Amino acid sequence: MKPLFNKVGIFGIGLLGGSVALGLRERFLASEVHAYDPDPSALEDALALGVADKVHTTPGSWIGELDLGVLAAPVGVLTEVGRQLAPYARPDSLWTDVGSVKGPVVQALSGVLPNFVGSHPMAGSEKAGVEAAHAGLLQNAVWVITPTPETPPQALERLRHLVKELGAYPLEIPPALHDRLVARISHLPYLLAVALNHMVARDEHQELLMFLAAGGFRDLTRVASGSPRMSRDMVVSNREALREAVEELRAILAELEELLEHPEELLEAALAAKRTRDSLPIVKRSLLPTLHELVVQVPDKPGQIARISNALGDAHINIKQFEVLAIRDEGGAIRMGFATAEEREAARRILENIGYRLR
Ligand SMILES: NC(=O)c1ccc[n+]([C@@H]2O[C@H](COP(=O)([O-])OP(=O)(O)OC[C@H]3O[C@@H](n4cnc5c(N)ncnc54)[C@H](O)[C@@H]3O)[C@@H](O)[C@H]2O)c1
Ligand SMILES: O=C(O)C(=O)C[C@]1(C(=O)O)C=C[C@@H](O)C=C1
Repeated sequence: MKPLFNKVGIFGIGLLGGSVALGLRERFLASEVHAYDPDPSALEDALALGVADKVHTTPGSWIGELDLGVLAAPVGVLTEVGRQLAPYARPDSLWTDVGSVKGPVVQALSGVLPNFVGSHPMAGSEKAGVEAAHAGLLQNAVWVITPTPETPPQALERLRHLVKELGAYPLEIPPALHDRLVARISHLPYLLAVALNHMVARDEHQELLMFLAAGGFRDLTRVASGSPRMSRDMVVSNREALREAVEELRAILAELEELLEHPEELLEAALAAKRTRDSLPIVKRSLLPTLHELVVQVPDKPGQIARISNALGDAHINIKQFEVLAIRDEGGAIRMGFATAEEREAARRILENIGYRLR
């Protein structure tokens, strides 16, 4: 069968660019993937890892052969990169970007690159570079597409189709609204993660604090481990919307501070927050079908994962999701998801019979 695109170019072959490239390859959506990056080591890695077929450090006539171009460089250079490539691009080629901020990029590149439609996969990680890329990153992710009234309808349709073929869910939102929303759901959390780390680093008991950091601090600050350059560009490019979000948060923090003197009201606020947080479990966010979950307590001994999976495998029970929740000296916990409640109950009986405690 003919792939969706013949030659595809990825401009910036890092975490996101590499993941798009791998998705295109694993799903046979492109016959040839070209990678462009100013960093020769990223290109070497892309070739060695089988992420790209051909690599380039300079734009040139090869761009005219592309059916699809994906800009995946840090937001701060996306506009400049797009403008450099535009003179080479074929008029019937499709162009998009995966940048975390849409307003300025969409405004600068619409009508400059042919058939340009901005987009932003709501998936990522705290790792940077092509070596961390994997096609699964984009699977089941919500992938925002930000058309404007000027967007060519055919280009929009082609991008929607590509996103679905990559295993993600297209969601159309105007660029400015996208930026307002991600300021709250992604950029402010990043800034907070940075702030919390600074607070620890500036404390006279920094070393002691680091020892005390349990799940709470670690979960809340994970994104601070990501690429500082990528994230800096992201928050700076969306600074207007982000400033508004910071103001809102300041006001909320001040309200919560007041409530420290009113424990009953604080409990109400905590309950409301719990309801909000509990209504976004991973399964809903990724739009996967609901799974039936079981949490198994496991001792910290070798062979536990094999013992559990063998016992369930022998009974032909399929584990749809498997997550190690915590590892401590006294043991840990593993969360598993099953397709049906019947399978979960069967798994529960089997694991209880071989001595595990379950939740
Ligand atoms: N990391 C995430 O969680 C995430 C999620 C969604 C979208 N994004 C967006 O994806 C884009 C890439 O982020 P990433 O996480 O893959 O970063 P990354 O650091 O892993 O990769 C960026 C790549 O772009 C290259 N690059 C730098 N300047 C360039 C230029 N002028 N031309 C071409 N390439 C250039 C770098 O050498 C690097 O290989 C950003 O726009 C970011 O906002 C990131
Ligand atoms: O680290 C992750 O898990 C992410 O999904 C990263 C994350 C986010 O804040 O949610 C970061 C920036 C993006 O543009 C999109 C996603």
